[in-house]
Amino acid sequence: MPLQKKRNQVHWLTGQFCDAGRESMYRQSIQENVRLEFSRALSVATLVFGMFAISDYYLLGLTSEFYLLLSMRAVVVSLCLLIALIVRYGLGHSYRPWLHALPLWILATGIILIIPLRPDSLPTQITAVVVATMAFYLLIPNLLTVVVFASLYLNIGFLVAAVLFTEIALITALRIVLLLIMGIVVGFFALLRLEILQRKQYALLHEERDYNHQLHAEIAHRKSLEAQLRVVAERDALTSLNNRGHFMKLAEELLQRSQSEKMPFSLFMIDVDHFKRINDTWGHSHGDWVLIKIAEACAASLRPSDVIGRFGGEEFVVALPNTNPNDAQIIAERLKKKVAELPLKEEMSELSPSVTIGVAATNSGEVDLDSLITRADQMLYAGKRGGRNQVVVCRDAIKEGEGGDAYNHTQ
Ligand SMILES: Nc1nc2c(ncn2[C@@H]2O[C@H](COP(=O)(O)OP(=O)(O)OP(=O)(O)O)[C@@H](O)[C@H]2O)c(=O)[nH]1
Repeated sequence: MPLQKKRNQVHWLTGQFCDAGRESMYRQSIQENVRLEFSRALSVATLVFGMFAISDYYLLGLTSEFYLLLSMRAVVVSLCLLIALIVRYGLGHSYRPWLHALPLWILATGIILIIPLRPDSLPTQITAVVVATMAFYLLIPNLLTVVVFASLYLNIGFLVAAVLFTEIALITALRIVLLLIMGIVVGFFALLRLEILQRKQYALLHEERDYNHQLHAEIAHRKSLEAQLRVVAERDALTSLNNRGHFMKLAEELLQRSQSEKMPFSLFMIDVDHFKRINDTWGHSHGDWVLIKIAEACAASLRPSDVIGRFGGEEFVVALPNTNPNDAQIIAERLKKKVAELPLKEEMSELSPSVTIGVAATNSGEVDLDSLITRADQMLYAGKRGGRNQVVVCRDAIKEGEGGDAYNHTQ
């Protein structure tokens, strides 16, 4: 049997979960209701018991038997109402079965005591015992064991009192026994069925809740997988910058927006100078570290609206929307300076890292991204040929912005 099913199994005779942990969880979940319903049912039953003092008065008048009965009823009513109040307001969060059992035993004792005090009321008392038994079972919820013992005490005690204090024939006694058994059996099975049904409903609710939890966990897991996949698909594994494919997608969108808004747009191609030497001198892991640091420095000196990506090897690319060639040149200079000032590892103290940056820009003309990249690349290689560690801005862009030479070199 699967574990879940075993945990939700209900005992056919007690109406409780076979699993003690499950039963205790269930009891905790209904505790507040049980307290409320129990104290209500007890208060009503007690008041009904007290009201029978009126019938005592009509039958006995103001006799000593009446006063005795009245005192007994008063004691039973006061005790039961007090316990009803304690159950309702004074139990804290703990469940005490004896406190629920006590008033039932007090009420039962009160009913039993009527027989020696008013033996002539036997026929009425038989009905009262059957009604009280049914009320115990039907009005006191979720306390089957407590009710079983209290009802047995009431019925057996009543029978003993009837035999001792009234002169009933054997056959009458037998009829009374059958009637009492009927009351107990009907009440017991009604409450048993109710308890089993309530627990099955509780188990179903929990199964559904567990299933929902699993579903939520599954959704969260899938979402995190999706996010991981997106990172793998969009990010460069070494530098965490956008990879080439994702950069192209983002830059294309930015370029189109700039063109539709008639705003300038600039693009950098950045290449680390003599990077092969770094690898050859300090090894590839140090080379990787330098690449990461350069990527971080570049990303940190850009605006949030700019997009940077790793184009390949030791080459980076930046798209700068709403940026004219003059501003692009200033930004590129700043970036180059940042790289030159990079704090390095102790063993790399002789290294002075530098980058060459090729800049291409368009003011609002219909230029596609590939040709902008080609132009920026040409500027980059012009810079490399010109001695590296410099910014080279495409002449056309300068012309659009402010006019100038074929290339605008800065070192
Ligand atoms: N450590 C490391 N090295 C890389 C990575 N990608 C490319 N490289 C190396 O970068 C070097 C690039 O060398 P070159 O293309 O000759 O360029 P360079 O040495 O930087 O010289 P210039 O660009 O002309 O200044 C090659 O040795 C590549 O192996 C990487 O992810 N990590």
